[in-house]
Amino acid sequence: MLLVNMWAIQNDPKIWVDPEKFRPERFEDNEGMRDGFKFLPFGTGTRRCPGEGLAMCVIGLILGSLIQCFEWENANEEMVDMREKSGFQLAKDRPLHVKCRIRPGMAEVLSQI
Ligand code: HEM
Repeated sequence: MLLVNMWAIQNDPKIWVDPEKFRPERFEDNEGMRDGFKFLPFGTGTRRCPGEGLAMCVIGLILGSLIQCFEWENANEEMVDMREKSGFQLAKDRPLHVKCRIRPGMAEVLSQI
């Protein structure tokens, strides 16, 4: 079995400026999108994710709905720990505990769905 080290590609300082920094604006001018196979969240080639189109359509909707409908709060006093656990899948080392509360006025909207 051939495994590609995607983490190394997505964190390579030779191809990304400050790879460890959360800088979503780096994608505004499509930096790395498919170009040179630098950014590959859906894999590539014949076995690449067939759900990419669907995912790209609904991710914004889902995220927007969660932000619009609920207030989110860190359940702990400390800053969110962004350390990663090593392994086959990229998971947080410390789980994120959050409190979410429905935003005023949204209960009625959601009850109609
Ligand atoms: C954010 C959302 C998603 C991400 C990041 C993601 C990512 C991936 C990745 C990395 C692979 C492996 C590609 C490879 O081996 O090169 C994969 C495979 C696959 N994904 Fe997704 N995926 C997402 C959503 C979806 C959705 C919405 C569907 C279906 C509705 C889907 C169906 C599949 C299937 C069936 C495969 C296996 C393809 C094969 O082995 O030929 N995925 N996905």
